[in-house]
Amino acid sequence: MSKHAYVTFLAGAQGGYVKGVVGVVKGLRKVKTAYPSLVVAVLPDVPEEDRRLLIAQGCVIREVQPLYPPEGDKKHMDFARAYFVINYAKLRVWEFVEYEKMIFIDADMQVNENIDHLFDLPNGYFYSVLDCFCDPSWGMTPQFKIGYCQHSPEKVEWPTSDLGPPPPLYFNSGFFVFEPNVLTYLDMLNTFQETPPTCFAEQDFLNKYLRDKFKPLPKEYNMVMPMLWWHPDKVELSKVKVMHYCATGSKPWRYTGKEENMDREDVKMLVNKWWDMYNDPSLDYINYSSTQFLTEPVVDYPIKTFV
Ligand SMILES: O=c1ccn([C@@H]2O[C@H](COP(=O)(O)OP(=O)(O)O)[C@@H](O)[C@H]2O)c(=O)[nH]1
Ligand SMILES: OC[C@H]1O[C@H](O[C@@H]2[C@@H](O)[C@H](O)[C@@H](O)[C@H](O)[C@@H]2O)[C@H](O)[C@@H](O)[C@H]1O
Ligand SMILES: [Mn+2]
Repeated sequence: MSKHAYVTFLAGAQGGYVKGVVGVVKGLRKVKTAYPSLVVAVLPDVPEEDRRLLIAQGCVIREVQPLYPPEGDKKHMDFARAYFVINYAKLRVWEFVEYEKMIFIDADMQVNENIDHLFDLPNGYFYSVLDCFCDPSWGMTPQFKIGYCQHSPEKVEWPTSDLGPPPPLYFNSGFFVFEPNVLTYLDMLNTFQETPPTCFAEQDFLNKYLRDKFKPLPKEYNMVMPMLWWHPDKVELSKVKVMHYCATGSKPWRYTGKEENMDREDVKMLVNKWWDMYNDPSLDYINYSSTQFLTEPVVDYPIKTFV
């Protein structure tokens, strides 16, 4: 078994994110990754038919348990988006210690280029891409209120006299390179149990917990969609290696075009691009595996374990 793998996270059925996972695994095949067996950390509420679909698409299913924050101060339960609370379960990926290094990727991302070289980065660090503070989901933060973003720090200078030192670099936790490790995992969970929830859930937690280990990756490895309109001067779509459909209304499988910015031509193009890959039968596991002359037998999925 390979010591490297890509991993994503899947919860529930309502959001349609299983389609996102299929999009990710097909994207990985399209760019001819050496690690096409996408590990999917699924919560117990993911229905069996979705698990079967993912296995048929060449994914490896790993069930994980939900992770809830200590109740803490009730007012902190105001997440930037209500469903963010389930994202704390992402921390469970640190328990996948049969892999030495993994690349975590949200289900709402599309891989455009082979990024396997990230597995060769030096060990001992955590690699991720800087987030953008301009989206209204940041509305409750001082950064948003004064219009400060780490992608264009020259535009609005941080008022040190009023707010103290500028905030430390902050990554988006939709994409990261990490090393699963039992000791880190246990320590992380202990710290987590003592940490009141905050608006960006596991992303805030990881930013704090991994501050000393964090090394920024170029933004092309996780192009958060709101960058297109908040920092147009910084975006070159042809160079984007991994696109993150995180703007409100932009998840391709439930796109309606109605929300703010969703009628933009670049957004429509990106949504179509995602659908082209999703609908491409040559990227289905069954076709791909036959072209790769895989000799391993296809083992039937043990349904019983999930009933
Ligand atoms: O109902 C849900 C919500 C989230 N997710 C997973 O959690 C990730 C983080 O949520 P999302 O991408 O919607 O957050 P955003 O990046 O839009 O803030 C998703 O990509 C999925 O992998 C899921 O499977 N089901
Ligand atoms: O649970 C916290 C979540 O936080 C992140 O949310 C994003 C997103 O909501 C954008 O719309 C904002 O513009 C962006 O700045 C913000 O960070 C991750 O993408 C997601 O994977 C998850 O970790
Ligand atoms: Mn996402």
